[in-house]
Amino acid sequence: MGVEAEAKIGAGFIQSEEHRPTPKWKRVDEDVEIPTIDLYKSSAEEVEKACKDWGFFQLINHGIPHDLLRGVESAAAEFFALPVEEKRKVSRDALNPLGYFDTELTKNVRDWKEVFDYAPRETIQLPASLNPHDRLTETFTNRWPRQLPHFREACVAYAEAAREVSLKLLELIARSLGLPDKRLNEYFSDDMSRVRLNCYPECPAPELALGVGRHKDSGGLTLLYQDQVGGLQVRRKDNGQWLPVQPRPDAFVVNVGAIIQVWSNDRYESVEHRVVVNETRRRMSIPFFFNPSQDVMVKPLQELVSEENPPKYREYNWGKFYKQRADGNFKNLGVENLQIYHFRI
Ligand SMILES: O=C(O)CCC(=O)C(=O)O
Ligand SMILES: [Fe+2]
Repeated sequence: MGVEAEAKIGAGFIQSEEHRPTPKWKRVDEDVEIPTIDLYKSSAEEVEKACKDWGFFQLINHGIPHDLLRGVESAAAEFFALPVEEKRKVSRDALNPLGYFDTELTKNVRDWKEVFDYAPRETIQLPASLNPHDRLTETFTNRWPRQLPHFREACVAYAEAAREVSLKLLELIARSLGLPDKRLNEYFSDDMSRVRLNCYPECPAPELALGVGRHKDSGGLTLLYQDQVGGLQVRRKDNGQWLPVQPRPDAFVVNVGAIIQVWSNDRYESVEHRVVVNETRRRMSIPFFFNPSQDVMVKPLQELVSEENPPKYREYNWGKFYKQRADGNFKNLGVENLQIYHFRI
């Protein structure tokens, strides 16, 4: 890589050639879109098809008021507009994973973004260690910027609403797998969900960097609210191409996380996605990561395995998995992050 590009954005952000958003990945399929699901009108069959074919869909008619969504969006915009020294007062650190952060790594390359993470209900519990026999947990508390009086309220309202929608959606997904509606709810009784405010600043070299490098979400479900700028790209299951997701006002982009992949024994897959950035407009997105309770042992559901379709994964503990991932995103450990395929039988 030339000295010039490095000078523009810094070496740590530069993607290896094969992962750059080069014209090789340019959109050719103008009329293809990820499917749309109506939370109250779509059938279990439509949900099944969307999850199987894409792992991604736009969720409409979710019932969250427009003003609530606008509220969290403007709160996020105010936060990211603060001077960096103010934002750093609520920085996440090696001990507490909640708060502001602008040095995240995906596959050990820096993402062109700033984030603010918070827990929907003020605290999050994580295992104290990675030792499988250690049952001790640690509790982490949100950090809120003092100078924005409405920020916290807007964030909490968004989290509550997104959580309600996620629970409803979980029922639809259970039904689409042929399970009783409430079959999966028990795993979320003390859910360790998390919300992330993402800000992708304008980038002077958008052909070399990514807002978020290619990855799969490791939790249960992700519900993402985004502004109208665009940048999210989804890996198509049919031809491996990157498909840009067209922003739709007030819709959520939903994707199936790795836990649903394991529960369903690969009937549904957690699909790869990434975020491209641009030179002229900063983008914001607000994913709600709907994650089970930290003590949940994840394995293919008994009802979905059989002699002909034996379990494809060994059981793992969700809290420990999450903790190990969080440690890897924080510092460059020089190795690949923990992934569900490490538990493949
Ligand atoms: O900003 C986006 O559109 C996607 C963000 C994302 O994939 C993530 O934070 O896991
Ligand atoms: Fe993601």
